[in-house]
Amino acid sequence: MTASGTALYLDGVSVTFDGFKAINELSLVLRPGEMRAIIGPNGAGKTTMMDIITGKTRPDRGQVIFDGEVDLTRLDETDIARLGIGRKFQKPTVFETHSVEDNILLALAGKRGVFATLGARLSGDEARRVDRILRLIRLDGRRKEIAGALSHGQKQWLEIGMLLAQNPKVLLVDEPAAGMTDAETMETADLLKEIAGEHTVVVVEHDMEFVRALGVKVTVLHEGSVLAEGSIDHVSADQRVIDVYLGR
Ligand SMILES: Nc1ncnc2c1ncn2[C@@H]1O[C@H](COP(=O)(O)OP(=O)(O)OP(=O)(O)O)[C@@H](O)[C@H]1O
Repeated sequence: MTASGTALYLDGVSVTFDGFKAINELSLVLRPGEMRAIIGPNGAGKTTMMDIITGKTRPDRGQVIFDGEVDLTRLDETDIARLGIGRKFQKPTVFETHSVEDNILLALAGKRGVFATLGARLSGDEARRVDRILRLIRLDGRRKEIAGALSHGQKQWLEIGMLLAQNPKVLLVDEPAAGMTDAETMETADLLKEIAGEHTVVVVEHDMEFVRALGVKVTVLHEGSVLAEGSIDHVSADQRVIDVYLGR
């Protein structure tokens, strides 16, 4: 297998912290537009894997290739973000005192700068993009309200919308369903399914109902390596996965 034609390609990646192998010969390949769910027990290396992809942590060895050809291990976090790898952390960070719509506009701003953006006239294309994002994140009807008034789940959606405004090729999403109501959780699965295809999506999650609702290939990490990979039914039936994770 080569990196050619892949969105993300990790091969033989290892990283050691103070003699402890947090990531151990990890290999992971995503096709463009694919969505992948990553599960595994606490300490399995899920966060460290995302830190490696985004350039926060440098691996000791192994290949990390983006878009079939870009060696991410040579780039820093800013370069990697600029290339089109967006990350959503667990806790939502939106501009609470700004409107929902302005949050999207601020994220869209990019090079134009924040002050030039609010109150500036949008081009037809930009306005259509904002509308599309607001509909996608289920906040079209609340666009004029301040973000601080949204529920926790809606803030998570808004932050996903802010990432989308930057049009990343790859989106890394850390435990989006944590703290959400059951209805919000299922809505989030639908939302991410709508995003995949146009974007490559990696979702780290502990909520198995949510992972099932995503209906995508699942990678189970354990002690820094891939323990199992396949459909949710396939990995759920794997005795090793039950022993280290699901059965606990
Ligand atoms: N900067 C660091 N220095 C030392 N050890 C670290 C560092 N970052 C992570 N680790 C260790 O590496 C291992 C993998 O941690 P990581 O956070 O990637 O796991 P995780 O799968 O994301 O777990 P969780 O589900 O709890 O978020 C853990 O044992 C952790 O303590």
